[in-house]
Amino acid sequence: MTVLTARGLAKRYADTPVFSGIDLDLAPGEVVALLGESGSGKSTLLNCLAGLDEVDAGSIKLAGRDLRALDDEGRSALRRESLGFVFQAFHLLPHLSVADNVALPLRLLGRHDPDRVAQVLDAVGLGHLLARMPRQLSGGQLQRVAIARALVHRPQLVLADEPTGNLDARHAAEVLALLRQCTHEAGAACLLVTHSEVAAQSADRRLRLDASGLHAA
Ligand SMILES: Nc1ncnc2c1ncn2[C@@H]1O[C@H](COP(=O)(O)OP(=O)(O)OP(=O)(O)O)[C@@H](O)[C@H]1O
Repeated sequence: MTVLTARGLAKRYADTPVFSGIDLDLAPGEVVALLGESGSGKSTLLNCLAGLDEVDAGSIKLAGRDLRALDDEGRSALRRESLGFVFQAFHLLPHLSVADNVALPLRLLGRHDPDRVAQVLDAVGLGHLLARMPRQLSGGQLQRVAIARALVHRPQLVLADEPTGNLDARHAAEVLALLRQCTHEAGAACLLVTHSEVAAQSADRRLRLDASGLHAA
């Protein structure tokens, strides 16, 4: 039983191969660090696993569904239900408060649960900033809002692209502990792109992406 199973993934941009022959299994409750040099294709792989970008070959099974067999609407529905994504650039909506940004994944699923929104914001240490607007937050606080938003709907898979990149050591450790706790508790899987050795060591296992593929690190 896996949350995500990928086989033989290959991706190229025009004449530039990014990766090929990628196999990946993510089990419920595990945090896996994805390492690799800048430009090795980590963000591209995350986007492909999320169905935000298309692979050229291979298969991706997410939460029991064949991602590549779905149309755009089916992929969006699967993403809304099963996926939490922490983007490098946060992607918070500037005209919505912190609480409304975090509530967004629930709203898209037709759910209204302010208690859950307050709970995840408390968990990332921002329970006192619910009414703030994104422009009134520091980079580290924005990152924690983005993480709360990725976790609020209890997704089966959390994809996190450098989630501690803007945080000081203390907040980074808190965020990693939170990702680990939520992942383990919810039986979700978390794939964590990171350049940080500390973040990598906090994961249950480590994988490295390079020109020859994906390997245990
Ligand atoms: N939309 C695109 N069109 C063409 N090439 C792209 C596109 N997006 C990424 N690339 C190229 O694909 C390769 C992989 O990029 P990607 O951003 O996935 O790497 P990364 O490992 O996440 O890097 P970093 O650690 O610096 O974030 C790079 O050579 C990049 O220039």
